[in-house]
Amino acid sequence: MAALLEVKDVCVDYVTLDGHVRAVDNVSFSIKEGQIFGLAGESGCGKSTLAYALMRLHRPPALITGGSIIFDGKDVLEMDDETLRKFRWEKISMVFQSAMNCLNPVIKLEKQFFEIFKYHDVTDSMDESRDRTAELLKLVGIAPERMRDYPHQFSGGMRQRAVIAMALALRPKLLVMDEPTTALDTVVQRSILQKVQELKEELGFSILFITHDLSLMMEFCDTIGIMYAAEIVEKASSSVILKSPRHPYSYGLKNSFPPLHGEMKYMEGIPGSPLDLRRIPNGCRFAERCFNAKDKCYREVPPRMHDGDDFFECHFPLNASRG
Ligand SMILES: Nc1ncnc2c1ncn2[C@@H]1O[C@H](COP(=O)(O)OP(=O)(O)OP(=O)(O)O)[C@@H](O)[C@H]1O
Repeated sequence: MAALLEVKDVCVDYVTLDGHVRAVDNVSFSIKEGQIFGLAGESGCGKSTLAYALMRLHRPPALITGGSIIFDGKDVLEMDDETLRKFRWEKISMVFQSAMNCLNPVIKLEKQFFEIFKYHDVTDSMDESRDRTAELLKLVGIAPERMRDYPHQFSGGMRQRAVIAMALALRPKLLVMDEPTTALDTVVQRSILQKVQELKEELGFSILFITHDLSLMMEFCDTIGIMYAAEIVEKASSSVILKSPRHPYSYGLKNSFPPLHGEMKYMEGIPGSPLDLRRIPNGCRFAERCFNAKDKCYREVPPRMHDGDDFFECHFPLNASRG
C-alpha cells in the first residue's frame, strides 16, 4: 500500500545568534492509511519541532533546511499559502500538547466549531453547523446540547475530547496528536485514547501519536519511531520495541515507564541527561549514557541498519534475549 505520509531526510534547524541548532536531523519515516505511528523520546529531542514542520506550522527561528514531506502524493514543502490553508484541517489536523487551552474559554463551543466550518467554506449556516457539531460531539461522547456551553464549564477531559472532535471536523486523513493527554489523569487519558482508536476504526484516518510515555505508546501504536537528540535511532513495530528493542536507548526508555498491564517491575531509568543539541559529539549521540558503549561508539557515527521495514542505528545492538 502506498504511504499516506512520506517523510524523507527532513532537517529542521533553529537559527540562533550562536549558529544553527539542528532539532530534527535527517528524519525519515512513513505512515500508511489507517496506521498509528508513534514518535517517542525524552523532552527536547525534537518531537514537536518535527510535528509542526510536517504541517509547515513551524515559525522562525525554526527553518526546514532539508528533506521532503510528501502527503497523499503532494509535496508539502512546495504548497502555496492557499493550498496550505486547505491542507491543514482538511487533510491533516493536529491536537496540540496543551490542546485544552486552545479553546477560547469565553466563546461558546458551537461558535468555535462554526468558525472552522466557515473558514474552510463548508457552510456559513449556523443551523447546518450545529447539526455537524452535534454529530462530532456525539462521536467523542459529549452530549450535543453541551455545544451551547462555554469551554470553562467543561472538565479537562471533556475539553480535550471537544478539541479532538474539532480536529476531526473536516474528516482529515491524518490526525497528529502531540502529547494529547499528558495533562490528564491516567483513567481519563486511557478513555480518551480508547475513543480515538474507535473513531479511527470508524472513520479510517491515520494517526501520528507523539509522547514521551512509551508504555502508553506501545498500547496504542502499530509502529514506533524512537527519537534521541534530533534523530530517529530505531523504528520498529510496538511488539519489537516491547520484547526485543535493538537500540539501548529504546531499551532504557521502555524500562523507564511502568507497564500498563501485568506485574509491576523495578523501573531502571536512563542515567545522565539528554544531549545538548549545540554540542553534538563525534560518535554515537547516546554513547555517554549507554550501558553498552565501547570505544568505537565514541569515535564513529553508527550506520543505519535495516531489518525489513525496521531500522536501528547502533554499533552494538542488543539481541532479542536482552528485552
Ligand atoms: N527557539 C529555539 N531556539 C533554539 N533552540 C530551540 C528553540 N526551540 C526549541 N529549541 C530546541 O529544539 C529542541 C527540540 O525541541 P522540541 O520542543 O521539538 O522537543 P520535544 O521533543 O517536543 O520536547 P517536549 O516533549 O518537551 O515538547 C530542543 O532541544 C530545544 O532546545
